[in-house]
Amino acid sequence: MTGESEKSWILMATARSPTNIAVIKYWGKRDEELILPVNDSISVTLDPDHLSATTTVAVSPSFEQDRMWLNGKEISLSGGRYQNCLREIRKRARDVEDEKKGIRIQKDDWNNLHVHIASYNNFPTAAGLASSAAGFACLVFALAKLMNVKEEYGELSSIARQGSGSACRSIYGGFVKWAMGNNPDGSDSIAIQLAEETHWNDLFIVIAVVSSKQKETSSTSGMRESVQTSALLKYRAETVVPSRVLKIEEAIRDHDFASFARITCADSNQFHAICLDTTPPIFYMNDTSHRIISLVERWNQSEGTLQVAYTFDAGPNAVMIAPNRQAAALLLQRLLFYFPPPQDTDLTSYILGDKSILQEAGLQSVEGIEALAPPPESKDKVPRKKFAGDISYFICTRIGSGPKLLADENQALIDPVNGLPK
Ligand SMILES: Nc1ncnc2c1ncn2[C@@H]1O[C@H](COP(=O)(O)OP(=O)(O)OP(=O)(O)O)[C@@H](O)[C@H]1O
Ligand SMILES: C[C@@](O)(CCOP(=O)(O)OP(=O)(O)O)CC(=O)O
Repeated sequence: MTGESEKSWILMATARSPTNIAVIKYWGKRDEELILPVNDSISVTLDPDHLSATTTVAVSPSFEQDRMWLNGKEISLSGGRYQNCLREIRKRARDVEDEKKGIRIQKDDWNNLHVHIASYNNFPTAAGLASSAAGFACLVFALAKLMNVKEEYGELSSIARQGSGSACRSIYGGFVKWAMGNNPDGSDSIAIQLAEETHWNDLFIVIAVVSSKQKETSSTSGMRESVQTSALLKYRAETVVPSRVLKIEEAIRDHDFASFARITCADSNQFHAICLDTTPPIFYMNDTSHRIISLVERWNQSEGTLQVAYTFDAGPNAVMIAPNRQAAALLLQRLLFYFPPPQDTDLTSYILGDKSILQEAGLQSVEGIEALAPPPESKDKVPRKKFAGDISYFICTRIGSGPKLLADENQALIDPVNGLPK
């Protein structure tokens, strides 16, 4: 190992990785340590501009131990998941040379060098929006770049998987399948890209953030309890998911929105049915989530064809997928009719992400929302009650690309001089 003045150099890499939302859910492990699932799952990667983790990893001979800061606060790296990812990446580290900085690190040096990691999520952490997915994918991707790891993306996905199962799918953009695999060592439990984000460009996504508080039952412990107690989980994994996976892959390939939406809604509902079938039962959705499902179902039924799909992870937030911007605009009109912004909230802090959809929905102001007519399908069926304040905010987004290296050093989260978070 060499550097200009032995102790002073710092080498860094910064990456940004998206989160993803499963349309066929992963719920249940067959191996807790290696994080091997009981069924295949399929997800769409979300636009990193709106939902992503940014992570800087730095190495220096002056660092005395591995350290990490998440959203500005130091967190412990002693947990098995962080340790597994660090160990697997270090094993694959190779020689690194930065001619400009005069730094040369040899393969074996990596075992004696420590890293500093700083990460920031541009959306709520541990609120059912898959922060762990973006976070571990980003950590593995950034470390792989720093340590000049040459492995295929499939192998990187299997390392990210050991941080958090759903993270393996965030290694790719677009439509992604996590093949459960059969090997006891997990070597074939990897993510595969089904199609790039450009394949089905029209899809538009609206996320209703119902609560950004931390949830009571983590995905990890929730799925452990389901594996131990739910007979429905076993039936779903063995009988339902294999045929659903084939059908939704076909729907994605053929841009068949009706089939895609039907399977997505059914799979989300079955996942939450498993949570109810768990002893003691787990409730991730709340009254607001149920109201959103009813709103979408009523609309879909009145039109006779599926207008939008909904899916809920381990939390109350709704992720709705529309076939195009026009349908998304009609969806927003409906959502904002029932869930207007609380008083004194301006529209720009209530609708985040791609706000341009508001124009298409004819909603440029809070007055515009107040003037909205009730959706035609609501007539006489439900009381026209409104639920201002039940949704914290909406995120309007699209399907997005996979992890990227940020070459601009100004985007680094670690100070290049003292090696600490900026
Ligand atoms: N940017 C990040 N980098 C590294 N680790 C992260 C990052 N963000 C979150 N994590 C890890 O993920 C944990 C949160 O995971 P958890 O599964 O509880 O919530 P979630 O991923 O937001 O929700 P869910 O997976 O149920 O949709 C954090 O406590 C932290 O350990
Ligand atoms: C409901 C889900 O979001 C569950 C995600 O679980 P995690 O990947 O967070 O669980 P661990 O592997 O224990 O870290 C469904 C999904 O993303 O497929």
